Amino acid sequence: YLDTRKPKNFPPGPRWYPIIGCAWQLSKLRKATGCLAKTTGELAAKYGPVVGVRVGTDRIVFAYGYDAIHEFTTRDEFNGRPDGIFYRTRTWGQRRGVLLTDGEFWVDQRKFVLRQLREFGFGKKSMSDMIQGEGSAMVENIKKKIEDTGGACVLRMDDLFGIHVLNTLWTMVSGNKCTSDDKEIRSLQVILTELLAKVHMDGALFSHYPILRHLCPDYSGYTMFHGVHKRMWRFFALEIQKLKATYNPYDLRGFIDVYLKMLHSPERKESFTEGQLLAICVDLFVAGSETTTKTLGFAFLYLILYPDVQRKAQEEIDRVIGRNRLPNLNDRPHLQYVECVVLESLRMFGCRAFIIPHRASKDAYLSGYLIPKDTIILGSLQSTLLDGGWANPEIFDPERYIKNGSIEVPDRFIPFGFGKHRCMGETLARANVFLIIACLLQTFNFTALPSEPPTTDFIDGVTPGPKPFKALVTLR
Ligand code: HEM
Repeated sequence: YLDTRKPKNFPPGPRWYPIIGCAWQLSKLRKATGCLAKTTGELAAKYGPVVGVRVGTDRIVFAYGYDAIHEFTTRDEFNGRPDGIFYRTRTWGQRRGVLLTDGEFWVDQRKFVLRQLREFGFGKKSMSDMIQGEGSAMVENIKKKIEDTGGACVLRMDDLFGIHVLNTLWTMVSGNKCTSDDKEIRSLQVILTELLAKVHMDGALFSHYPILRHLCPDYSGYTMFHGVHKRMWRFFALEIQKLKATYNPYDLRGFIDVYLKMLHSPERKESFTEGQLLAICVDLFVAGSETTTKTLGFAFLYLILYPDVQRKAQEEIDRVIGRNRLPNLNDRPHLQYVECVVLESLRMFGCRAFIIPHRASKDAYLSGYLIPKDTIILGSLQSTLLDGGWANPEIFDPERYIKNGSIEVPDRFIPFGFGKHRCMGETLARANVFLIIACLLQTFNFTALPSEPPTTDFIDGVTPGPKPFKALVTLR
């Protein structure tokens, strides 16, 4: 704690004070800028694309810009994931799951999960049908509300997508839908949203100062973090038990069944355990539901703020599909403009977010600076999705991707990261965002309420989201 000496050739950054490190300067900047993404932008403007800080016990390096992010996400010596109280509290004190593990354990588990998710839907017709089913359920629900209220209804848009996104994820994982009256999963979603707004990609107070979880568990964030995770373990453990009770090796319903089969297989590696299965379920829930839901939240926020974009997307849907059938994933290549709305929505979510923390697994050099073993590395996506060469980056402009009649995505468009830790749910996420936007725009107009115009201000956190906002929804 008292060692304030920077390692020689560590990246430049604010001064390190005893015990707190740079916490004071970072918190001041955060207050001034309002979020962690802009804070890293300010630091990069002052110190360069690789900035080194210390907060309590953690040495953290912020990578800003395509070159630095490309370098750390593609080199094996930076492909570790952080370890410590914060990360282990997620999985009952051990290192489990696929989101925040590394080494051979992670390689085996990642390979298995990706293969099986592909088997249970990714890129298949079943995935299109499943998401279309959710889109259709949303359309019917909203139509009913409009009917009940006599021609128009007001909806909380940031709240609209959660259960439907979760259903698509959970159907692949378990073979079952969460029913809309399943109170526990709904309340888990609510507390997860709260938690992800309270912690940040650089951790929480108790991760920088682990002793605080004993001294002031509430204030340091430990009680809430641990409590939410305990509820998630309980929920998913119960679901796994239910599936175990009806398990049939000749009729595998989803990812959990396949994993259970592997647990009985003679080829089972030591890292495959029931605890690990539980941790994977928690990881997929945490990584998959909030990210997609909030991307959809930003999509509709900007579609309301840019009515011309909304109208153009609707005209394309009318031209290509008409109004007599719902869109499906085969329509994607023909709905070029809607696909670009998806890209812009991913950019608007991503530019406020970070790549999941990496860790140097040994001493190594990044952009010429020494990154000692166990330093945490954070990549700010603001640096590639907002800064770094976009024309009018604050404007929601789907047409920026259309060049000579086809879609061209620049290299710096990396909302799913890249390298070996690249997002495992990209296919599902893109499909969800595309089909839900297409289904809703086919049937409804979304406009701002003059009394409560939405703003592009957002709630910062691990997965940034739009502030609560409403829309007036009418039938087209
Ligand atoms: C719009 C939605 C999504 C966005 C923007 C997104 C973005 C990302 C990013 C930036 C990473 C970090 C890559 C790195 O650390 O280098 C990541 C990792 C990950 N994502 Fe996603 N994600 C989304 C949806 C999903 C979904 C639906 C799932 C689950 C099916 C998922 C599962 C994961 C997992 C398990 C990892 C960790 C991969 C690893 O470390 O090997 N994500 N995602």
